Formats: sequence, structure tokens, C-alpha cells
Amino acid sequence: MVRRGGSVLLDGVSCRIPGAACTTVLGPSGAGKSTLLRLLNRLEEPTRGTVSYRGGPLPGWDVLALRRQVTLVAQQPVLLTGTVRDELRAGRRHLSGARLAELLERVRLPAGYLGHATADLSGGEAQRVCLARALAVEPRVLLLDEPTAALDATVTAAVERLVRELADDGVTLVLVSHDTGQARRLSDLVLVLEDGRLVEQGPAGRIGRLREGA
Ligand SMILES: Nc1ncnc2c1ncn2[C@@H]1O[C@H](COP(=O)(O)OP(=O)(O)OP(=O)(O)O)[C@@H](O)[C@H]1O
Repeated sequence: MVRRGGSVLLDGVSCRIPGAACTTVLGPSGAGKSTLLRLLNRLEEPTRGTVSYRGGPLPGWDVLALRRQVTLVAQQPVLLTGTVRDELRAGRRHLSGARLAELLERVRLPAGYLGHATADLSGGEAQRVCLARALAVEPRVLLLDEPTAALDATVTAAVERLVRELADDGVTLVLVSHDTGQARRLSDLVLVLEDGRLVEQGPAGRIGRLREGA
């Protein structure tokens, strides 16, 4: 359970997130999806109950060590430095020029963007730079809060391919989405939240609202 300021944001959520797979958290606005994601790297602490990772409860982990393995890309991009190059190096300091260009290529930004001022990026570009910065750390678990909300169809398709590639390469992905089509295309497991409660969980083909094409 997560209770904040008299409101219960999550209650009775019990699930196991599979490794090396893509799990999508679906649900209407305000259902608690971001809160659930934030619980997974201790940006949020449960009021009651436990979140465990690799066999141990999260409070047993050093929080910075945990966040190097379990990295969150927030819905609102938070850029920490002046240029895209510095931003990627904030993820990992000693990155070669070739590795920097490769990280940008993975999020479909040209290598020429390395010298761009972060202040000049569009919302969608900033979000992709945050994703590239997270990839630089080579996390075991990548938490993505609506990663394609600000992207056009072509870039969305590229980011979806990247998500599948990462899961197939052994990264554990947890994705918040409003898009039932995206959940169907990407997910090994779907968790459906409504009003802070987990109302359905299972493979995409077994989720009622996905089968109905809702
Ligand atoms: N610190 C807080 N104190 C009180 N209420 C909060 C707090 N943080 C979030 N909430 C409320 O908890 C509910 C769940 O928020 P959350 O951001 O997890 O929803 P969401 O499903 O991710 O929504 P969206 O799809 O709109 O991003 C919302 O009603 C929100 O206003």
C-alpha cells in the first residue's frame, strides 16, 4: 500500500515482474501507474508491504547501487547539464565518441546532436536523450514512464523496436503506457491498474480489454 496525504494511491498490488522481458502497466490517468514504477527504484516507499529485487527487500539495498541497476526514465524529462554530450556522460563518465554516437543512434537522434544545448531540445528529443542517458548506465532493469507519449509514429515505432531488442538482450523492462496497441505489441506481461488496484494481470492475449481491442 502507498498512502500519501490521506489518499491511498496503491493498495493490494501483488505481482511478480519477470526478468529479461517487457511488462506494461496500463490504466487510466490517475490509476497509480507512475507510483507503482517509482516504488521499484525507491523514489517512493510503500506505507505497507514490501518490494523485493533479486531475492531481497529494496530497503536492504544501497539506494544509489540500486538505481544504477534499476533506472527510471521519467515522463517529464529531467536534463542535468548543458549539452547532449555532457548529459550522456552524466550517465557514465568515460564514454568514447563512438559509444556516444551509438547511444544517440539507438534513440534515433543524429550524432550531430552531441553538441546541441539541452535547453534547445524539443520535449520528445529531451525524453530520448534521457533514455540514451539511462542506456549508458547499462541497467539490468529499465523503468520507462510513457516513453512514447511525446513522439510521432515513426519514432514511436523505433523506440518500440528498441524496447523489444533490450528485453530480448536480457534487460528487464517495465513500461507505463496508455496505449493498448503498444501493450499488445510489446508486452510479455500486462498489469492493469484502476483506482490504485491491480485489476488484471497476465500475458497480453489474456487481458480482457486488450482482446476486445478496447
Ligand atoms: N505525493 C502525493 N500526494 C497525494 N496524492 C498524490 C501524490 N502523488 C500522486 N498522487 C495522486 O495519486 C494518484 C496516482 O498518481 P500516478 O501519477 O501514480 O497516476 P498515473 O496512473 O501514473 O497517472 P497518469 O497516467 O495521469 O500519469 C493521482 O490521483 C495523483 O494525483
